[in-house]
Amino acid sequence: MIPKIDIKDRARDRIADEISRHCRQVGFFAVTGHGLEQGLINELFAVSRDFFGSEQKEKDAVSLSEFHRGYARVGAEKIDPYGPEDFRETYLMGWESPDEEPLPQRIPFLGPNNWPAGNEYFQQVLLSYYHSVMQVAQFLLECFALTIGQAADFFKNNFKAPLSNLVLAHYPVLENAPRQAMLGCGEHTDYGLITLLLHDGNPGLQVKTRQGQWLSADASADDLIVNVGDMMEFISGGKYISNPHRVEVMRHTPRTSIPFFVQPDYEALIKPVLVPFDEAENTGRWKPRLAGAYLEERIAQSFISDEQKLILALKSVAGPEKRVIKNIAELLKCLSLSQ
Ligand SMILES: O=C(O)CCC(=O)C(=O)O
Ligand SMILES: [Fe+2]
Repeated sequence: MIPKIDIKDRARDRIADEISRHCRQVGFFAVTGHGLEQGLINELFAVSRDFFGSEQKEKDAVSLSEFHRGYARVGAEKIDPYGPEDFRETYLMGWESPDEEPLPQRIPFLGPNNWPAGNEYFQQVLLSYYHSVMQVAQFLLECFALTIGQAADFFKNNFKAPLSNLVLAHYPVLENAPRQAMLGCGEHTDYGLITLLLHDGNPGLQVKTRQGQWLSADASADDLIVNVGDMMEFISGGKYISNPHRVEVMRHTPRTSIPFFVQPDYEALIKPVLVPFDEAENTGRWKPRLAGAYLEERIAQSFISDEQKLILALKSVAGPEKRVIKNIAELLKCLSLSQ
């Protein structure tokens, strides 16, 4: 079980104390009293069920767009680039610029959502939840800001055209899967600041501790599961942990979860505000980076082909064999392009 934090009608600094205490050990906690309307949550699960229950060709009609929005089939993603394909299907949407305010320049990931045709209600429910959960996220970010010695509005300016995503994730049943080989979602850390996850109450989410043990992250379906992502770990100088986590493959009952990945503007500069423990690491590991560029790198890794992975691995080898390896890499590239 993960720790629980009640946020209903409580002062930010009290909540901040609890976050600070828990997230040093395990960067996962359950939030009660989040104030999200139960009716809206029920509708969100209902439209997800309908969407994933629709014909494969209807879902494929909204396959991931150039803006990385839309549907990904079972097996399309390997969230752990070196693990098996994830046994889940997903639908992803994000922030849209209001019509009257076009984006000044082309920014990766920002563009129109990829909505299923003729389903206004699906859009309405997802947009309405996106805006509600964003409010809860902003409140939690205010608490997090206090815990790292910053003003409550520390993160606020970096949410003008945010890369935050809402994902519907459906884990179908796979009765006879070889136990080790398959996962609903492979081992990974989340890329952003924090993640706020709704789930239907079916267990499966597991969290890896600093000591390398796997804990079950079960929480009541009424609670939001919140976890620290890589950007928050980085900003906190490693004070908070972005735990690796994974989801088991479903053997009896399908599972639906709805994560909201809180990710700032493309141009947000991610840099540690707390001095990392090991000063020596200040040079490499703690070098500031742009949020958007970091996301591009991580997302590309989860969707690259085996050939591309091999090319990257070969290219990373140094030494006298490098020339031969370079030729092999080029050859592999040609082969993968000609397929
Ligand atoms: O489905 C879940 O419970 C977690 C999914 C997850 O970790 C992710 O999509 O990043
Ligand atoms: Fe995750």
